[in-house]
Amino acid sequence: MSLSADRALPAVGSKPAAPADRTPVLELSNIAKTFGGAVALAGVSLDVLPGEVHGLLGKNGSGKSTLVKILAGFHAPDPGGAMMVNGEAATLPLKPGDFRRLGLSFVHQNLGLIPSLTVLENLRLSSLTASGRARIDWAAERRAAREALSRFDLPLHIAERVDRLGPVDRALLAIVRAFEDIRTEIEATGRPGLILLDEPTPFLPGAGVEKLFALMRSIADRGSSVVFISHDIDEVMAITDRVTVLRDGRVAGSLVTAEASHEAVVELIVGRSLVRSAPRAVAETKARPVRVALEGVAGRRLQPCSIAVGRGEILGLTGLIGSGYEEVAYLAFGATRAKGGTLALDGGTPIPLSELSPRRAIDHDLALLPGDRQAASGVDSLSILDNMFLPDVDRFFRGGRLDHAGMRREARVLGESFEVRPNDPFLKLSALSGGNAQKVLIARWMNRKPVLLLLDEPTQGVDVGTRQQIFAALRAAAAEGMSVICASSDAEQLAEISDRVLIFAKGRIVQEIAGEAISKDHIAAATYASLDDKDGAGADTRMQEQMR
Ligand SMILES: Nc1ncnc2c1ncn2[C@@H]1O[C@H](COP(=O)(O)OP(=O)(O)OP(=O)(O)O)[C@@H](O)[C@H]1O
Repeated sequence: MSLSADRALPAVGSKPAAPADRTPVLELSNIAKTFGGAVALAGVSLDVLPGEVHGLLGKNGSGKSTLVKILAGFHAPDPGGAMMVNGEAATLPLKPGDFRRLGLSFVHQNLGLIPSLTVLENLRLSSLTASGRARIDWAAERRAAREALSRFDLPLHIAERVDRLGPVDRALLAIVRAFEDIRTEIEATGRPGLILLDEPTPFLPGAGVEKLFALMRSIADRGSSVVFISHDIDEVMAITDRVTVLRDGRVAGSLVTAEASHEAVVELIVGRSLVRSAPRAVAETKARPVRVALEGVAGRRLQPCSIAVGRGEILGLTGLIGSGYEEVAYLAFGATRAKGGTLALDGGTPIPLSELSPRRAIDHDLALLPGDRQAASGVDSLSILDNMFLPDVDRFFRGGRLDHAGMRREARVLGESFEVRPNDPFLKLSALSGGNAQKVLIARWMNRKPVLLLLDEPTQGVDVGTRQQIFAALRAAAAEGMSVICASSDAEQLAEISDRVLIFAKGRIVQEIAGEAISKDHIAAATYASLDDKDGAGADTRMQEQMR
């Protein structure tokens, strides 16, 4: 597992100065935060201009979330820092009443919507709770909610329950609500507001991201500002006016996006340049003996289909959300009950998937890394060590006693080889940044050297440098014979690691791309081509349905 460290970065730096006539919406000076001796932020200074979409980038653990949590009043910073909002000094930590007054609003990764409530209730919740009125004028509330949606041309029905909305509409709703929460203040004072979006885009399909960007641009066009945190460099290059990159709790540099190249931004994030690996040749992928055979596997949306994976092959699965590809890993592991189908390993007796459980799958040397890291994958309240060895703690029993020293040693070695930072086996998983927690969970499964590793969005929330480490580790394990099925909506990721990619539409496999024919553009084009009608009609409508 190695990154190409071709050259050290030149000192990049100084933040582009704000034009003298434009008071920044947000100005941070020397913001620092230490957790029990560990430095998360070492004095960060940055500014955000009115009407600007400002990207905040950085490796896993570089301090982005800590900075957002300080701005959101969740953490108190260390003494010595200062914050100005529209030229006015603000005292940190901010208190609940301060956010609206200052025109600050947040959309966190989980979006903060209440699924069991309607669009109307979610939109108006904070204004209703803030007003303290005894009676609610629902006609006025409905009017206000419709206005809020039509302000940004959002065709949502106000009576729809949020748990019935698709991921794109939920993200759009969360952003409109964030703007709505500060709109009255913006209009009353004439001062711009600021919305901070902490990675709202993972899992959203391409067309959904475009809608989100249109909404962000529309907020900026009204004079307010957006801070956008993302690991997707292409997205950041497409939507932001400037970017600030954090590295090791410091500002590594700020750039005007239009003047910066993709490579320059990557170098600023990682601190060195990255070399991408080339896809393997078709001949290499064709020669593999079949190791894993899924026959007639069927799920909720997935129609009966058969998938064979070669020894040492990395097979990518993709399509639009809802096309069925996202079910395969869970069906093959027995985590979701299959409607039919069998799994055979190394030409052995086929196992009916309807009888497979995760426990049996683990006994057969299968491993699954679910996409929902927080809910389904790791246990936040347990230590790194516990999370690493949860599935196979048995092997550390010696004469009826648990070999704690052996566990500790192995956890350290494993953490080192996956570059978990900080590499302290006794830290709780919750104390790690999102990307570092993901490394722990990938390390856990790869350490078992499974026959088949099933991955769902393995690098979601993982920085550009760590992605390369994970890809390299997967390739090295595949070279030793491990087979991999990787489901992802990220065409770039699939292009980098896959020997073959299967494209799904409406529950079926509609295309296979292999070897040198694999590219990000080819995968993306095939995904969207799958929507085309033979008669050319209805594609747009269905795309909209699938996107929601
Ligand atoms: N509550 C906490 N206790 C101890 N350390 C923490 C805590 N929160 C964050 N840290 C540490 O502070 C550093 C910065 O973490 P932070 O979550 O801000 O990074 P990040 O840039 O948001 O990363 P990611 O992209 O992975 O989400 C990390 O080393 C992390 O382990």
